Amino acid sequence: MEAPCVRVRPQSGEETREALADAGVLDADLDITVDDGWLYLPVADPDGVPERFDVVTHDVPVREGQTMPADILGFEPSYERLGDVVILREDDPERAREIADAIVASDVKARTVVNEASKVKGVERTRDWDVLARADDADGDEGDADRSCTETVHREYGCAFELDVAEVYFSPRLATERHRVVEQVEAGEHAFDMFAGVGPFAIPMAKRDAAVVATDINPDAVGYLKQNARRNGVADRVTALCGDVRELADDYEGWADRVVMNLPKTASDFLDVAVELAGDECVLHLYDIQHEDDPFGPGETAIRDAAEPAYGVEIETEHVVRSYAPHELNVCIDARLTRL
Ligand SMILES: C[S@@+](CC[C@H](N)C(=O)[O-])C[C@H]1O[C@@H](n2cnc3c(N)ncnc32)[C@H](O)[C@@H]1O
Repeated sequence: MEAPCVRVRPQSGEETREALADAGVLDADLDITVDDGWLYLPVADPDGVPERFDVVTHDVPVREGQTMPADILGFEPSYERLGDVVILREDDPERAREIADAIVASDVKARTVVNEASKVKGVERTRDWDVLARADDADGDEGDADRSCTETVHREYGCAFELDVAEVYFSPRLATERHRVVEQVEAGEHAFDMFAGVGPFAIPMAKRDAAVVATDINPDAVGYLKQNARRNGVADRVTALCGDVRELADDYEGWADRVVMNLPKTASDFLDVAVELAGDECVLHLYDIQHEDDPFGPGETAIRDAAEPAYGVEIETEHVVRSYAPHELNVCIDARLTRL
């Protein structure tokens, strides 16, 4: 099952296990696992993990003796974890209810179980959820009574993101893609995240010592973004602004070495803004949804139309992030603009 884990090289395994045991944060219900040259040590309390360790979400086996939802249901249900909120994507409400009950009755640690009740919608890209189970009801924990049952803290590549799944967009499935972009960031560069959400690009970019400006039109997302910048110790390097990026960008004309444009389907409409932000040399990361027959052509043409002839355009990478719908792909184009 997916769980927060400390990720280290095997040679530091024993020393790390002892440090985590001393801190009282190891998850005794899950087994330590090795994958692709890394050791994953599951932790029950990610907030208590000493700062020097990287906390990531990873698939780890359950220790024998634990009851899992599949043991109760007789089939393996599909679910995702966002912090301690468990997400189902079931069309059939009865099946969703059955799975939620099994999750609550199992040894999976879940505060809330929700089922998708709409597609992402509106300019803020949020969705409706049916809340099927909440631990606060069962344990009468008054400390949590004021907190929305859909609010949680999710961990990704050593950063912690507080968010409310009902108020903001966040997809844990994009973790690897975000990490791919973040790894390109160099200390001291100026990075502008146009559609920042709660900060899953902006905050790790700031952790690599970039100066980051992050904008979002959703006030709840910007509230969490500011909080997450503080939580991850990068508030001094993240300027979080709420509003339409088209109106906020004027103050940053010619400022950016890198622009992240993660608003699939409509990001291309903002390429003129990205070019306005670009300095003499600037990398754009343009996310797009296109038909599988020509996934990159329209985005590439749109970038050239917006940037040439003021800039030379070099396409550095084009790749499929994931499939989005039948015959439709979510893609990313990385393009380097050089002022001519
Ligand atoms: C697909 S989400 C991406 C969020 C974040 N980058 C992530 O990976 O989780 C797109 C975000 O763009 C924001 N947005 C939409 N239109 C905007 C605009 N014109 N200016 C600024 N933000 C906008 C939405 O509120 C939403 O949070």
